[in-house]
Amino acid sequence: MRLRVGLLGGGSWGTTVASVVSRNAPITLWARDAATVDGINRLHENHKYLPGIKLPPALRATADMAEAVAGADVLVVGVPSHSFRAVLEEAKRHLRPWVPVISLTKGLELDTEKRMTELIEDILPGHPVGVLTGPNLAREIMGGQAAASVLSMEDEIVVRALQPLFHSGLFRVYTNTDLLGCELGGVLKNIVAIAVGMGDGLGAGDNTRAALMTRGLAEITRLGVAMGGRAETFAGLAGMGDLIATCTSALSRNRHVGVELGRGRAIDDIVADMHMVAEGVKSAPTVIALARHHGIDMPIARDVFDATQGRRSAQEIFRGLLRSSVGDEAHPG
Ligand SMILES: NC(=O)C1=CN([C@@H]2O[C@H](COP(=O)(O)OP(=O)(O)OC[C@H]3O[C@@H](n4cnc5c(N)ncnc54)[C@H](O)[C@@H]3O)[C@@H](O)[C@H]2O)C=CC1
Ligand SMILES: O=C(CO)COP(=O)(O)O
Repeated sequence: MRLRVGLLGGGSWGTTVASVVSRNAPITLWARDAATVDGINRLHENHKYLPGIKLPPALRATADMAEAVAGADVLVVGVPSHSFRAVLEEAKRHLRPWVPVISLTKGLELDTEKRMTELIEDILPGHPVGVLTGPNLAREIMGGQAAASVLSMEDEIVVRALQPLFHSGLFRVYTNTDLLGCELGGVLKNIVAIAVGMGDGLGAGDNTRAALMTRGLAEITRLGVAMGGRAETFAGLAGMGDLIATCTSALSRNRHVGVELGRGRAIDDIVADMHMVAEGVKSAPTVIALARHHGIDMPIARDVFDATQGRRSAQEIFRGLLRSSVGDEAHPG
């Protein structure tokens, strides 16, 4: 029996994952914007989020959530973190029992500090939960360039059963049962990408970028392990892999925010000029709160928090970095 997939979210990543899945299974993509739905169905293009890219003709979109959800054997959710709860609450009215729910979203809920799979568990108890995450810039994947990703669920049998829905020759999907680690890797690398962008915007060198990425990964791993993730996950695709892609790609929205901060622009202006989401801006306060609860020192995240709150300029932060004390690489503090 072929599994039917419903995917919620017609942005760049939701549309990309729907295109990938459409090669393997019947899929219905829900987008709230009627013009986006019409463009996908009639012209096979998502003009707003992936302009100039042809989508597979098999990909069907709808503006009616019931149509995407009621017949789904697997539900995939790719709306930004600030909309995730509301969209799930609506999906709940149509979803059949026990359908697995996979998150594509690399953010945290601001008020509750929860991961997206924790929201799924709250709102849809009993449904198996998972994430698809890794170094996956949407435009490159739509351009047919090879990429690897991770499908993570705690149940090894379920994750293996769902892997073929997402895997293809050019989109290589590994499995991992460290759900918390994989999910946090995707959230936390956004913060480091903002820091790296700030350095790039200020004209810092390649050595500086390498130092920030390496120390950033150390921070990510410290918090992730304290929260219950496995250290090796943060050295894999969902950790280091995604960190490298996001910190070095001109396509990254989080890095873009950092670059503009480095050039001296105000955070509100940068965000107002973007029509896409940069999750790291929203998650920075939550990451700082999580670090505090777990007693983890995260100096890079603190700097990004200050910059994204408009408390200190990128220039002040970089001057401060050079003055801060350094200790044992493996045992900070
Ligand atoms: N674009 C990329 O390359 C990748 C993005 N991601 C993650 O995927 C998530 C979504 O990102 P993108 O698709 O890139 O964002 P985007 O900014 O391209 O699109 C966001 C989409 O969500 C929709 N949306 C927002 N609020 C909504 C609501 N209340 N109801 C219905 N739809 C709503 C918007 O209309 C838009 O279609 C983010 O958490 C991001 O970190 C993950 C991997 C790659
Ligand atoms: O998560 C991503 C790549 O894996 C996309 O990064 P941005 O959200 O910074 O564009």
